[in-house]
Amino acid sequence: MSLEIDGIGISFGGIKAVDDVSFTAKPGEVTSIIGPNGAGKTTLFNLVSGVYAASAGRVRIDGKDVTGLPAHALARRGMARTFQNLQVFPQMSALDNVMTGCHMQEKSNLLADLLGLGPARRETDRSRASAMAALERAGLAELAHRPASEMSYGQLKRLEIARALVTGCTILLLDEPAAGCNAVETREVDDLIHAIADEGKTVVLIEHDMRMVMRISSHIVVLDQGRKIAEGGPEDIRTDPHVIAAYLGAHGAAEAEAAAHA
Ligand SMILES: Nc1ncnc2c1ncn2[C@@H]1O[C@H](COP(=O)(O)OP(=O)(O)OP(=O)(O)O)[C@@H](O)[C@H]1O
Repeated sequence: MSLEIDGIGISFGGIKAVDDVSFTAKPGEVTSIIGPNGAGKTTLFNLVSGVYAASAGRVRIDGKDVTGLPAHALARRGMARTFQNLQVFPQMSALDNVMTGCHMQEKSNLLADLLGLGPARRETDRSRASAMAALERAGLAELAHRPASEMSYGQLKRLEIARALVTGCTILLLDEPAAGCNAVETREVDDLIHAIADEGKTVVLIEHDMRMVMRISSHIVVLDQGRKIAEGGPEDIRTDPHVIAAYLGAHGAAEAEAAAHA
Protein backbone atom coordinates (compact mmCIF):
# COMPACT_ATOMS: atom_id res chain seq x y z
CA MET A 1 0.00 0.00 0.00
CA SER A 2 1.32 3.45 -0.76
CA LEU A 3 1.82 5.98 2.02
CA GLU A 4 1.19 9.54 0.97
CA ILE A 5 2.32 12.45 3.14
CA ASP A 6 0.82 15.71 1.97
CA GLY A 7 1.96 19.06 3.40
CA ILE A 8 2.29 17.74 6.94
CA GLY A 9 3.47 19.98 9.77
CA ILE A 10 3.60 20.63 13.50
CA SER A 11 5.01 23.39 15.71
CA PHE A 12 6.35 23.21 19.26
CA GLY A 13 6.30 26.54 21.07
CA GLY A 14 6.25 28.46 17.81
CA ILE A 15 9.08 26.43 16.26
CA LYS A 16 8.10 24.50 13.15
CA ALA A 17 9.62 21.09 13.87
CA VAL A 18 8.07 19.72 10.65
CA ASP A 19 6.95 22.22 8.04
CA ASP A 20 4.92 21.42 4.92
CA VAL A 21 6.57 18.07 4.15
CA SER A 22 5.21 15.96 1.28
CA PHE A 23 6.35 12.69 -0.27
CA THR A 24 4.98 9.31 -1.30
CA ALA A 25 6.42 5.97 -0.19
CA LYS A 26 5.59 3.16 -2.60
CA PRO A 27 5.11 -0.57 -2.12
CA GLY A 28 8.19 -2.65 -2.86
CA GLU A 29 10.48 0.32 -2.20
CA VAL A 30 12.64 1.52 0.68
CA THR A 31 12.14 5.24 1.27
CA SER A 32 14.72 6.77 3.62
CA ILE A 33 14.33 9.97 5.59
CA ILE A 34 17.68 11.62 6.27
CA GLY A 35 18.86 14.94 7.68
CA PRO A 36 21.03 16.37 10.43
CA ASN A 37 20.21 16.06 14.13
CA GLY A 38 17.05 17.97 14.96
CA ALA A 39 15.91 18.08 11.30
CA GLY A 40 12.49 16.69 12.26
CA LYS A 41 12.81 13.05 11.20
CA THR A 42 11.46 11.43 14.38
CA THR A 43 8.77 14.10 14.69
CA LEU A 44 7.70 13.26 11.13
CA PHE A 45 7.44 9.58 12.11
CA ASN A 46 5.43 10.58 15.17
CA LEU A 47 3.02 12.52 12.96
CA VAL A 48 2.64 9.70 10.46
CA SER A 49 2.20 6.98 13.09
CA GLY A 50 -0.42 8.79 15.17
CA VAL A 51 1.78 9.71 18.16
CA TYR A 52 1.38 13.46 17.47
CA ALA A 53 -1.60 15.22 15.93
CA ALA A 54 -0.55 17.20 12.86
CA SER A 55 -1.38 20.90 12.83
CA ALA A 56 -1.38 20.86 9.02
CA GLY A 57 -1.45 18.35 6.17
CA ARG A 58 -2.82 14.90 5.48
CA VAL A 59 -1.63 11.29 5.65
CA ARG A 60 -3.17 8.82 3.20
CA ILE A 61 -2.85 5.07 2.83
CA ASP A 62 -3.71 3.99 -0.72
CA GLY A 63 -5.59 7.26 -1.16
CA LYS A 64 -7.66 6.90 2.04
CA ASP A 65 -7.27 9.71 4.54
CA VAL A 66 -5.94 8.38 7.87
CA THR A 67 -4.82 11.73 9.31
CA GLY A 68 -5.18 11.89 13.08
CA LEU A 69 -6.01 8.21 13.58
CA PRO A 70 -4.47 6.74 16.73
CA ALA A 71 -1.70 4.14 16.48
CA HIS A 72 -3.99 1.12 17.01
CA ALA A 73 -6.34 2.25 14.22
CA LEU A 74 -3.36 2.73 11.91
CA ALA A 75 -2.16 -0.77 12.87
CA ARG A 76 -5.48 -2.17 11.68
CA ARG A 77 -4.88 -0.38 8.38
CA GLY A 78 -1.51 -2.09 8.04
CA MET A 79 1.00 0.32 9.58
CA ALA A 80 3.68 -0.84 12.03
CA ARG A 81 6.62 0.98 13.54
CA THR A 82 9.84 0.44 15.45
CA PHE A 83 11.45 3.01 17.73
CA GLN A 84 14.90 4.59 17.91
CA ASN A 85 15.71 2.95 21.25
CA LEU A 86 15.33 -0.78 21.80
CA GLN A 87 11.94 -1.65 23.26
CA VAL A 88 12.42 -5.32 24.11
CA PHE A 89 11.66 -7.18 27.35
CA PRO A 90 15.07 -8.67 28.28
CA GLN A 91 13.79 -11.49 30.52
CA MET A 92 11.20 -12.68 28.02
CA SER A 93 12.05 -15.14 25.25
CA ALA A 94 12.47 -13.90 21.70
CA LEU A 95 9.18 -15.65 20.83
CA ASP A 96 7.26 -13.99 23.67
CA ASN A 97 8.72 -10.62 22.71
CA VAL A 98 7.42 -11.04 19.18
CA MET A 99 4.05 -12.31 20.48
CA THR A 100 3.55 -8.98 22.26
CA GLY A 101 3.20 -7.57 18.72
CA CYS A 102 0.23 -9.87 18.07
CA HIS A 103 -2.10 -8.20 20.55
CA MET A 104 -2.82 -5.44 18.03
CA GLN A 105 -4.90 -7.88 16.01
CA GLU A 106 -6.09 -10.19 18.76
CA LYS A 107 -9.57 -10.10 20.18
CA SER A 108 -8.90 -12.78 22.78
CA ASN A 109 -9.90 -12.35 26.37
CA LEU A 110 -7.06 -12.69 28.85
CA LEU A 111 -9.12 -14.58 31.45
CA ALA A 112 -10.41 -17.07 28.89
CA ASP A 113 -6.88 -17.42 27.69
CA LEU A 114 -5.57 -18.16 31.18
CA LEU A 115 -8.28 -20.75 31.69
CA GLY A 116 -7.22 -22.43 28.46
CA LEU A 117 -10.66 -22.03 26.87
CA GLY A 118 -11.16 -22.94 23.21
CA PRO A 119 -11.29 -19.85 20.98
CA ALA A 120 -8.79 -17.89 23.06
CA ARG A 121 -6.51 -20.89 23.05
CA ARG A 122 -6.70 -21.18 19.29
CA GLU A 123 -6.00 -17.46 18.98
CA THR A 124 -2.88 -17.86 21.10
CA ASP A 125 -1.74 -20.84 19.04
CA ARG A 126 -2.21 -18.78 15.90
CA SER A 127 -0.23 -15.91 17.42
CA ARG A 128 2.57 -18.28 18.39
CA ALA A 129 2.73 -19.66 14.84
CA SER A 130 2.77 -16.14 13.36
CA ALA A 131 5.45 -15.06 15.82
CA MET A 132 7.56 -18.08 14.91
CA ALA A 133 7.18 -17.29 11.21
CA ALA A 134 8.25 -13.68 11.85
CA LEU A 135 11.31 -14.88 13.79
CA GLU A 136 12.21 -17.17 10.89
CA ARG A 137 11.80 -14.25 8.52
CA ALA A 138 14.28 -12.28 10.63
CA GLY A 139 16.75 -15.18 10.79
CA LEU A 140 16.17 -15.67 14.53
CA ALA A 141 14.21 -18.94 14.67
CA GLU A 142 16.99 -20.77 16.50
CA LEU A 143 16.88 -18.21 19.30
CA ALA A 144 13.08 -18.34 19.73
CA HIS A 145 13.17 -19.79 23.24
CA ARG A 146 16.19 -17.89 24.53
CA PRO A 147 15.77 -14.79 26.65
CA ALA A 148 16.26 -11.55 24.73
CA SER A 149 18.99 -10.64 27.25
CA GLU A 150 21.22 -13.28 25.62
CA MET A 151 20.90 -11.81 22.14
CA SER A 152 23.45 -9.56 20.44
CA TYR A 153 22.57 -5.98 19.62
CA GLY A 154 22.10 -6.75 15.94
CA GLN A 155 19.81 -9.66 16.78
CA LEU A 156 17.74 -7.40 19.05
CA LYS A 157 17.32 -4.87 16.25
CA ARG A 158 16.04 -7.68 14.00
CA LEU A 159 13.82 -8.92 16.84
CA GLU A 160 12.09 -5.54 16.86
CA ILE A 161 11.52 -5.78 13.11
CA ALA A 162 10.08 -9.29 13.61
CA ARG A 163 7.68 -7.87 16.22
CA ALA A 164 6.51 -5.26 13.71
CA LEU A 165 6.15 -7.90 10.96
CA VAL A 166 3.94 -10.13 13.10
CA THR A 167 1.20 -7.52 12.94
CA GLY A 168 0.85 -8.43 9.25
CA CYS A 169 1.74 -4.87 8.31
CA THR A 170 1.97 -3.64 4.74
CA ILE A 171 3.65 -0.35 5.72
CA LEU A 172 6.68 -0.53 7.99
CA LEU A 173 8.27 2.54 9.62
CA LEU A 174 11.74 1.87 11.01
CA ASP A 175 13.44 4.49 13.19
CA GLU A 176 17.21 3.94 12.89
CA PRO A 177 17.05 0.17 12.34
CA ALA A 178 20.85 -0.21 12.31
CA ALA A 179 21.80 2.33 14.99
CA GLY A 180 24.48 0.89 17.26
CA CYS A 181 25.11 -2.13 14.98
CA ASN A 182 28.56 -3.11 13.76
CA ALA A 183 29.25 -3.53 10.03
CA VAL A 184 28.25 -7.21 9.92
CA GLU A 185 25.06 -6.62 11.91
CA THR A 186 24.20 -3.64 9.70
CA ARG A 187 24.45 -5.88 6.63
CA GLU A 188 22.11 -8.41 8.24
CA VAL A 189 19.58 -5.67 8.99
CA ASP A 190 20.05 -4.41 5.40
CA ASP A 191 19.33 -7.82 3.94
CA LEU A 192 16.21 -8.20 6.05
CA ILE A 193 14.89 -4.78 5.04
CA HIS A 194 15.61 -5.51 1.39
CA ALA A 195 13.75 -8.82 1.59
CA ILE A 196 10.77 -7.15 3.28
CA ALA A 197 10.55 -4.51 0.54
CA ASP A 198 10.96 -7.18 -2.15
CA GLU A 199 7.84 -8.87 -0.76
CA GLY A 200 5.94 -5.73 -1.74
CA LYS A 201 5.77 -3.97 1.61
CA THR A 202 6.23 -0.22 1.85
CA VAL A 203 9.30 0.49 3.99
CA VAL A 204 10.10 3.95 5.34
CA LEU A 205 13.16 4.39 7.50
CA ILE A 206 15.17 7.00 9.32
CA GLU A 207 18.87 6.30 9.28
CA HIS A 208 22.12 8.14 9.95
CA ASP A 209 24.39 5.52 8.40
CA MET A 210 24.87 7.03 4.93
CA ARG A 211 26.45 3.90 3.52
CA MET A 212 23.39 1.91 4.45
CA VAL A 213 21.04 4.60 3.15
CA MET A 214 22.76 4.78 -0.22
CA ARG A 215 22.86 0.99 -0.47
CA ILE A 216 19.26 0.14 0.31
CA SER A 217 17.11 3.14 -0.62
CA SER A 218 14.98 3.41 -3.74
CA HIS A 219 14.00 6.91 -2.72
CA ILE A 220 15.49 9.41 -0.25
CA VAL A 221 13.80 12.40 1.38
CA VAL A 222 16.12 14.98 2.95
CA LEU A 223 14.93 17.18 5.81
CA ASP A 224 16.67 20.21 7.24
CA GLN A 225 15.18 22.39 9.98
CA GLY A 226 11.79 20.77 9.51
CA ARG A 227 11.59 21.33 5.77
CA LYS A 228 12.12 18.97 2.86
CA ILE A 229 15.15 20.28 0.98
CA ALA A 230 15.53 17.46 -1.56
CA GLU A 231 14.19 14.10 -2.64
CA GLY A 232 15.17 11.55 -5.25
CA GLY A 233 17.22 8.44 -5.86
CA PRO A 234 20.59 7.87 -4.11
CA GLU A 235 22.51 9.32 -7.06
CA ASP A 236 20.39 12.51 -7.13
CA ILE A 237 20.85 13.00 -3.40
CA ARG A 238 24.55 12.30 -3.42
CA THR A 239 25.13 15.02 -5.95
CA ASP A 240 22.50 17.56 -4.85
CA PRO A 241 24.30 20.79 -3.91
CA HIS A 242 21.65 21.73 -1.30
CA VAL A 243 22.09 18.39 0.43
CA ILE A 244 25.86 18.61 0.35
CA ALA A 245 25.74 22.11 1.76
CA ALA A 246 23.03 21.61 4.37
CA TYR A 247 23.61 18.10 5.54
CA LEU A 248 26.36 15.95 4.19
CA GLY A 249 29.26 18.38 4.42
CA ALA A 250 32.68 17.30 3.22
CA HIS A 251 32.82 14.22 5.48
CA GLY A 252 29.34 12.92 4.62
CA ALA A 253 29.83 13.48 0.90
CA ALA A 254 33.04 11.44 0.98
CA GLU A 255 31.25 8.65 2.85
CA ALA A 256 28.40 8.61 0.38
CA GLU A 257 30.87 8.54 -2.50
CA ALA A 258 32.73 5.63 -0.90
CA ALA A 259 29.42 3.78 -0.47
CA ALA A 260 28.67 4.23 -4.15
CA HIS A 261 31.83 2.35 -5.04
CA ALA A 262 31.64 -0.24 -2.23
N1 LIG B 1 7.75 16.93 22.03
C1 LIG B 1 8.51 17.97 21.65
N2 LIG B 1 8.42 19.18 22.27
C2 LIG B 1 9.16 20.22 21.87
N3 LIG B 1 10.05 20.17 20.87
C3 LIG B 1 10.20 19.01 20.23
C4 LIG B 1 9.45 17.84 20.58
N4 LIG B 1 9.80 16.83 19.75
C5 LIG B 1 10.74 17.34 18.92
N5 LIG B 1 10.97 18.64 19.21
C6 LIG B 1 11.90 19.52 18.51
O1 LIG B 1 11.64 19.37 17.13
C7 LIG B 1 12.85 19.43 16.38
C8 LIG B 1 12.99 18.17 15.55
O2 LIG B 1 13.34 17.07 16.42
P1 LIG B 1 13.41 15.56 15.93
O3 LIG B 1 13.70 14.71 17.13
O4 LIG B 1 12.22 15.23 15.13
O5 LIG B 1 14.68 15.60 14.98
P2 LIG B 1 15.47 14.38 14.33
O6 LIG B 1 15.71 14.77 12.94
O7 LIG B 1 14.74 13.11 14.58
O8 LIG B 1 16.83 14.40 15.15
P3 LIG B 1 17.83 13.19 15.55
O9 LIG B 1 18.55 12.85 14.30
O10 LIG B 1 18.73 13.84 16.56
O11 LIG B 1 17.01 12.07 16.12
C9 LIG B 1 13.97 19.63 17.37
O12 LIG B 1 14.26 21.02 17.42
C10 LIG B 1 13.36 19.14 18.66
O13 LIG B 1 13.96 19.77 19.77
